Amino acid sequence: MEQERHNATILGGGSFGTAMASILAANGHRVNIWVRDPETAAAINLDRENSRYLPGAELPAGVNATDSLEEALDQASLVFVAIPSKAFMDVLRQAREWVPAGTMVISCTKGIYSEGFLLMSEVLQQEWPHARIGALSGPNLAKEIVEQKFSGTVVASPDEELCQVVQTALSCDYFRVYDNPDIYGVELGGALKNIYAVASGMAAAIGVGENSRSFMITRSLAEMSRFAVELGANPMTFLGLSGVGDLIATCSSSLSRNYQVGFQLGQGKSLEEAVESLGQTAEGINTIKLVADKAAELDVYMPLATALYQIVYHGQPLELVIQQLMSGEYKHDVEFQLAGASA
Ligand SMILES: NC(=O)C1=CN([C@@H]2O[C@H](COP(=O)(O)OP(=O)(O)OC[C@H]3O[C@@H](n4cnc5c(N)ncnc54)[C@H](O)[C@@H]3O)[C@@H](O)[C@H]2O)C=CC1
Ligand SMILES: O=C(CO)COP(=O)(O)O
Repeated sequence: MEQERHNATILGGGSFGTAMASILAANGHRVNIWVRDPETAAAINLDRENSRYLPGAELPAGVNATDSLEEALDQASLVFVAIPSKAFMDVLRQAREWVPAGTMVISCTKGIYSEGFLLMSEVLQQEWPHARIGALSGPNLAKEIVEQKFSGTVVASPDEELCQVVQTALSCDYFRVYDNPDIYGVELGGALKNIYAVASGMAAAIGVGENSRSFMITRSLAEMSRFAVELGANPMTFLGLSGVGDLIATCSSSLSRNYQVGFQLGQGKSLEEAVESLGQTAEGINTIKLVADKAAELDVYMPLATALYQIVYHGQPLELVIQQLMSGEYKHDVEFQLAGASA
């Protein structure tokens, strides 16, 4: 069966928007990528490359960059939003008039909106209630995607048809797309793992061992799931690509910007220095604060996120925090048991 050819729009011309544009165009779809400034749009069209965010990755012919939202969204049947969470709502408001009812819109953003602790699909619901909404998340470091290193991702939505459309549009011989109806759990996994990627980068900077890293990743998963259950997500979702999959990728890779910021903090740089020298989005920095506050409000035990908050925002010494974490009260290894399994 011949694949439907979409007019796909990507809002956001950073690393991830560019990576998505690259796959979609290579799959034969027409792709408009929206960026804020005309110079960047012109440079992408002329050089066939996004030299600031993904230098060296040649963009397929079907990608057109524009700074006009009207042009970007003209005839769009599939819209991907890859705007950092801080600017997400603002861009949706600017673009709203060019998004017809029933358009399929997929958030790729892994962050939390501070007012009301909203995930991006909830911001979409609020701003574009006339759209069909999904989210995409998984172990998807943009640089590896454009290098065509094989990977998988998850499209999440209770809208089964939307999931199928995205699976067909994005899948290729190096990228597999799985579905999950638990949109909230999938998005929460993507947002929360950024916190632990910062912690992992910090731990790497002070030279911890491989045992230590596995220990941290596993306990991170425990507290992510605990928090998610409290917010109504399915803990099983955290066993999938958007949970443990993305957690492993970002906590293990120096390609992760959250890991890079953590590494610099671990080397003794200030938060301002670390964020400035990165020059790209590290959602985890904001998410640490939002989640630490929410965990305190809901009384959810999240020792790692809380410890990181103390280090990053209150200048607590890393060594002291590790000492406190290692001498906390004894806990169970696995908290969730399957119904019917013996305890
Ligand atoms: N880079 C990656 O490997 C992945 C990133 N993501 C997520 O995608 C989202 C976007 O991240 P990246 O593309 O990596 O960021 P980036 O730092 O590479 O680029 C950010 C882009 O957003 C634009 N932008 C920033 N503020 C804006 C505003 N007010 N209005 C319009 N455009 C604005 C910038 O000009 C830039 O094009 C984040 O939530 C991130 O967690 C998800 C999967 C992988
Ligand atoms: O989410 C990502 C990979 O799945 C990208 O992580 P960073 O935002 O830390 O680079």
